[in-house]
Formats: sequence, C-alpha cells, structure tokens
Amino acid sequence: MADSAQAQKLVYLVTGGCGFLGEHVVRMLLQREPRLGELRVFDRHLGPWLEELKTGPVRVTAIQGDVTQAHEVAAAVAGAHVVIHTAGLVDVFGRASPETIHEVNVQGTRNVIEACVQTGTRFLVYTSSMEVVGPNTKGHPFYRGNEDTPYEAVHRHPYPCSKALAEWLVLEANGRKVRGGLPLVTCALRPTGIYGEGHQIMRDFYRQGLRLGGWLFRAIPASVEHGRVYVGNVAWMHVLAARELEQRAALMGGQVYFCYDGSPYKSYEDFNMEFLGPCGLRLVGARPLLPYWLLVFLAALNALLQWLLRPLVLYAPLLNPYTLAVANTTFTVSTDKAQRHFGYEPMFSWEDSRTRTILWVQAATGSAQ
Ligand SMILES: NC(=O)C1=CN([C@@H]2O[C@H](COP(=O)(O)OP(=O)(O)OC[C@H]3O[C@@H](n4cnc5c(N)ncnc54)[C@H](O)[C@@H]3O)[C@@H](O)[C@H]2O)C=CC1
Ligand SMILES: CC(C)CCC[C@@H](C)[C@H]1CC[C@H]2[C@@H]3[C@H](O)CC4=CC(=O)CC[C@]4(C)[C@H]3CC[C@]12C
Repeated sequence: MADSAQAQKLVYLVTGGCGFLGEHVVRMLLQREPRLGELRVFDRHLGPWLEELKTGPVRVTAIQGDVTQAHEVAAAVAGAHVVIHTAGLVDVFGRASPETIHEVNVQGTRNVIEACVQTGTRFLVYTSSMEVVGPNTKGHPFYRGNEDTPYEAVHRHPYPCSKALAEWLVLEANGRKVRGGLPLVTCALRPTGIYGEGHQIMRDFYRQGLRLGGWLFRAIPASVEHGRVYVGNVAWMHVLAARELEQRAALMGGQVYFCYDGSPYKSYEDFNMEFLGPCGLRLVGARPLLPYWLLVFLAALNALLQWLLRPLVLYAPLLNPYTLAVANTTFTVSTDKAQRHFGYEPMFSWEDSRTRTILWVQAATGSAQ
C-alpha cells in the first residue's frame, strides 16, 4: 500500500521557474498538485525565495542552468515525468539581439524537446503566447477570437517569430517516441498579456506616474481592447494541463489553448488603471493626448536612436514601433476550449485578481495607503 502511494509521486520540472510566471507556477504546483514528489526549478538566475520552499514536504531542487545548453537541459530533465517549459526571453524593446532571442526561445525549446525524447519524459506543457497569433503587422483586429478563429498571422519582430517557431516545434513533437517507446504528449498554452504580482511593466508604469506627480497621459484610444489574464490563473492552467495530459492525451496532445479568465476587456491603459487608480494615479484624457501620427513618429525616433546609440549605450524605451502596434491593435480572446478539454475554470475571480495585484503594487513600491 505504502509502495503504491509512493509510486504515484511524480517529478516535475519547471524551466524558467524563477521568472514572473514561473514563480507562480512553482508555488501553484506545491499548493495544488497532490501527486508531486519532487519539484525541479531550472533557471538561469535562481531566486533567493526558493530557499524557503526547501523546508516543505515536497523535495524542491534548484538547478541553475541555461536552456541553450543541451547537456544542462538533459541533465535536469532526466527522470522527470512532466516538464513545464516556461523559460523564455521576453524582449520586445530591443534589449537583446534577434539572435539571442532565437537562441533562447527556439533552440532552448528544441533542447527541451530533445531532452524529453532522449530521457523518456512523456509530458510537456509549453508556455507560448498570444503573440504567436497576433496582433499582425497589418494591424488587423482580433476581437474576442478563439483558437479556431481565422487570422492572418504575420510576424517580423524577433520575439513573436521565436515564440511561433518554438510553439510549432512543441506541437510537431507530439507523438514522437521517447526513450522506452511511449509517445510524447505536448500542448501549448497561449497567455494574452499577463498581469499580477511580480509584473515589472506595471511597476514601471506606477513609478513613471509618481515621477509625473501622480498623472499618466492617455496614448491609446479607450476603444482598443487588449487581452489580459491574471498570473495566478495562467499558473493554474499550466498545473491543470500538466496534470490532465496523461489521462486525456488523445484529446489534448498537440493542442493549443489560449489562457483566459474573467478579467474585463479594456484598453491596455484603462486596464492598468484598475490597479494604478487605487494606488493614487490618474489617467489624463478621455482621448489620446497626442495625435497617432506623432506617436508613430516618436516610436520611429526611438527606434532610430536605439540603433544610433547601440555602440555606446543601450537605449530601450517602452515605446517603439512594435509595442505601439501591439498596444494600438485590438486583440482579445473569448473561448472555453481549456474548460472543455481539461476542466479549467479560473481559480481567481476578477475581484480577487484585482485586489491581489493592487496590494502587490502598493507593497512593491512602498506606497501602501
Ligand atoms: N509576460 C507576459 O505578458 C507573457 C509571457 N509569456 C511567456 O511566458 C513565459 C514566462 O514569461 P515571464 O514570466 O513574463 O518572463 P520572465 O522574464 O519573468 O521569466 C522568464 C524566466 O526564464 C528565465 N530564462 C531566460 N533565459 C533563460 C535561459 N537561457 N535558460 C534558463 N532560463 C532562462 C529567466 O531567468 C526568467 O526567470 C515566457 O515564455 C513568455 O514568452 C506569454 C505571454 C505573455
Ligand atoms: C504608450 C505605449 C504605446 C504603451 C506601451 C505598452 C507596451 C509596453 C505593452 C502593450 C502590450 C504589451 C504586450 C502584450 O501584453 C503582449 C505580450 C505578450 C508576450 O508574450 C510578451 C509580452 C507582450 C509582448 C507585452 C509587452 C508589453 C506591451 C507591448
């Protein structure tokens, strides 16, 4: 009896487990995965908070490693039952070179897949992105779309290009025979813009607002909807997908799922104000203060300055032609595919998600009021 209970304990590996999303996945697994026997947290930069987790009932193994190094990945994957591959280089600001983004996001994913095949790991959940679909370079709206909504996905920027290719690799690997002869089962989750505790861009906006005396200035029309999803729900979706992959392999294998919850459809800036407003900031203007052509000009100027200054200094402001296009194009999802395929229901209501995020912004900036 004790033996069979022991046999059910599983080894999970989370790549990128010290990132914004990764930390939530790690904590969620520890709270909500009863079959967890060992949790391996693989990241280039390990967080000090991991230490506190090592005193709990589940064995937590911190592995400092680089997904671009195939041998490091293979060593971490060996003996794992499930891999949640969330490590990635999230850069739409031109901080890293296109080659580095490709190396981490594409070659890193290839290394994870090959490690599963070589070592006999059968279940792989990949954190993809809405960016795999769009917004496209033509600015076509994707309005409350689902996984089957036709959309002309055209990528030029290195980040969405890399995520699209990596997702394709993961889905294509579904069914490959792993060591021991059984098939690999994979699926990809596509979050829209994630928010919640640990969201650095939210904190940057808050700090910028404070510097401007408590004011932020509207740049994007309120009518442009941008999809957002709470990090706790994204983490929960990963945990559930990983858990159900074995039982529902035929249904879930090779599938993609948008990440969704009850977060309201709003513009990027109006959505941020749901948190920054209660922290004392105000968004000025019912309409954008600057004409769109001027924003396009400023974004292009930033891109030019980035290029000119690159030999001397890294100039990577939030506004560039790509981020402007993403923020200024409607992209929202409306789907229940994850609910139908693996029983996903958001764990956190919109009210909970909002409260948790507000408390984090206040605490993180030392501005609790
Ligand atoms: N933040 C967002 O709004 C969205 C993020 N995503 C995806 O979610 C995943 C996680 O993103 P975030 O948590 O936001 O980013 P993050 O930058 O906070 O986390 C990524 C983690 O991956 C690690 N990492 C990066 N390069 C690595 C390497 N070569 N080897 C090992 N570890 C490496 C980083 O150290 C970091 O801890 C990424 O794959 C991203 O593409 C998808 C949709 C939206
Ligand atoms: C006034 C400016 C134009 C406002 C700039 C806001 C931008 C920095 C952000 C607007 C939309 C964000 C992206 C979006 O949420 C989708 C994403 C998915 C990912 O997989 C990674 C992050 C991101 C590209 C996200 C990045 C910041 C924005 C471009």
